[in-house]
Amino acid sequence: MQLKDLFYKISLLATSGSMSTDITNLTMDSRKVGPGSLFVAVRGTVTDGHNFIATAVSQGASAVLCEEFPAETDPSVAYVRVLDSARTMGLVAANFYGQPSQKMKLIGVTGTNGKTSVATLLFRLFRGLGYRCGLLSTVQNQIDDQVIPATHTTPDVITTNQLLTQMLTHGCTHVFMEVSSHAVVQERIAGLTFAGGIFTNITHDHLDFHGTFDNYIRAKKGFFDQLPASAFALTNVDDKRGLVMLQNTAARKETYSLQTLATFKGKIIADSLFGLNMLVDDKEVWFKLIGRFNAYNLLSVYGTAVLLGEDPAEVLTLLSGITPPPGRFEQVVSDDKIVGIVDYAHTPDALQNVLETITEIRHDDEQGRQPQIITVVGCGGNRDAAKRPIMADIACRFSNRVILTSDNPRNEDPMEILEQMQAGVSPVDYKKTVTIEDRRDAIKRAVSMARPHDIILVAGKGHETYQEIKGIKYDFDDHAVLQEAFSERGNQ
Ligand SMILES: CC(=O)N[C@H]1[C@@H](OP(=O)(O)OP(=O)(O)OC[C@H]2O[C@@H](n3ccc(=O)[nH]c3=O)[C@H](O)[C@@H]2O)O[C@H](CO)[C@@H](O)[C@@H]1O[C@H](C)C(=O)N[C@@H](C)C(=O)N[C@H](CCC(=O)O)C(=O)O
Ligand SMILES: Nc1ncnc2c1ncn2[C@@H]1O[C@H](COP(=O)(O)OP(=O)(O)OP(=O)(O)O)[C@@H](O)[C@H]1O
Ligand SMILES: N[C@H](CCC[C@H](N)C(=O)O)C(=O)O
Ligand SMILES: [Mg+2]
Repeated sequence: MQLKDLFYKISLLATSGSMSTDITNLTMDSRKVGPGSLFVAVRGTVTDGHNFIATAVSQGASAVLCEEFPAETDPSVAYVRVLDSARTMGLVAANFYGQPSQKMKLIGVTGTNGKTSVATLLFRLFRGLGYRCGLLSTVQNQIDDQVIPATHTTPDVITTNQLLTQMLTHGCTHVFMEVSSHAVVQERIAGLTFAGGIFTNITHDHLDFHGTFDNYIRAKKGFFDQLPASAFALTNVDDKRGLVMLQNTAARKETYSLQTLATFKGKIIADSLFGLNMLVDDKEVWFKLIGRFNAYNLLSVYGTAVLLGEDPAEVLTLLSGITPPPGRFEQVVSDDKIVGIVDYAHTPDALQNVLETITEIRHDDEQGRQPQIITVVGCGGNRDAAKRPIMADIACRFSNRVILTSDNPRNEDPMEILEQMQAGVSPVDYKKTVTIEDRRDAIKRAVSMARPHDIILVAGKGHETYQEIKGIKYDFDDHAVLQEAFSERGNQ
């Protein structure tokens, strides 16, 4: 494709060299440049892509998109200067790939918690309704049954356009994607045309990246500000910021709620270890998912399907049979009836929700003994440190025993992270906590502490199959380790 066609309807500040140059691929990484490449120089959090323009040119780049021309330009290379190269890259990528997002129904899900759950439930529901579907999520990307590993919650905009093109070729009519706040700020959704946007909730997370809670809210809202008038914006009005999200959107405003008047209204009748019994728009339904937070997820999925023109009764029938996504409130039960729950709760709000749910659904055993709640939890390294003491405190407040352990220490010292968590434990709770750096040992200790009917929550890693320590990802799977510990217990 010629360079000028890539910039169709995009405003430019200046150009140098031929706009008829043929472009065969796009990249923002100088290490992936070759002849025919348009190299996009993006300012990052660690370095500035503009520092790599010369390297890209020496590797054969045919053109460069940047915010500042380099002091020396190569006459055989075309240069294009714009105000914001990250944003422009999104628009260029959409042109390069032929606007795949406009040829399908692309639905974005944003919020602190619930994005993977909602996107995955929508993907499964719409496949059940008979459509070919795509999924872009933290756990994995999917084109119907074909699984493509995911590196981010929201991929970079070039990868997204590539994946959407593959989905289109496969015949996908509906694609569900997570929209992280990082992605909005870094323009990873620029140029995508959404048919709908969903807001789940907003609570404490990622303040390391956004600086303040207001900036974090603004980042999430940025997604709705970008929606076209043809789209719908579906928000959770029970969240304090639910309506804020829709303040400046051009999209059609729709709401869901468990507490107040809304386009889609739900009510929990019963919540147990076996599932949720709810009224959805006055129809009674049983779901296999557990917990109040899943009542919200189900309601947003139901609302989205109805807004996309599906039959409400058929949607509810299919949703009632759907099982949880991997690592979201997944249960493993030992032979002697200890209940293990593996859950991806890695934020204070998620941890509290999951523990509240466990507290609500636990029942005294046959001898009238109240089961203990034993929580194993850690906090990620090179991530928001402010949540560490808060999460330890929440774990203590809702559990009988707490084991503080590691969760992807990355490049930080695991013991320092644990000390920051310990700082949140109030003196009355000291006695119920132990700190065990090694996650496998921590899970095994929890199992050795448990008695039949006790509930062990292993929080934070969910579907993850690794423990990342100093740049190396070691095999680690909470579900498998829990199962291993249960069978060792059975053999004793
Ligand atoms: C903090 C963050 O979001 N970083 C993302 C960002 O990287 P960066 O800003 O550090 O980039 P940089 O290293 O400064 O480089 C700037 C530019 O120079 C280029 N470069 C760099 C070196 C070189 O030799 N040549 C070269 O061209 C880079 O390709 C880049 O374009 O842009 C990269 C390219 O898109 C991302 O891969 C990277 O994600 C990192 C790996 C990451 O861990 N991101 C996490 C925090 C993240 O995005 N998480 C959210 C989910 C959060 C949630 O809701 O839970 C997600 O959507 O996944
Ligand atoms: N609607 C919800 N409200 C609050 N907590 C939720 C909700 N849905 C799920 N959770 C909790 O949050 C955890 C993470 O859920 P999920 O993976 O769906 O969120 P996410 O927004 O995709 O997270 P990430 O930012 O890592 O992509 C779950 O394991 C569960 O504990
Ligand atoms: N999307 C989140 C996932 C955190 C999962 C947790 N296990 C951790 O490693 O901190 C992040 O990258 O911040
Ligand atoms: Mg996710």
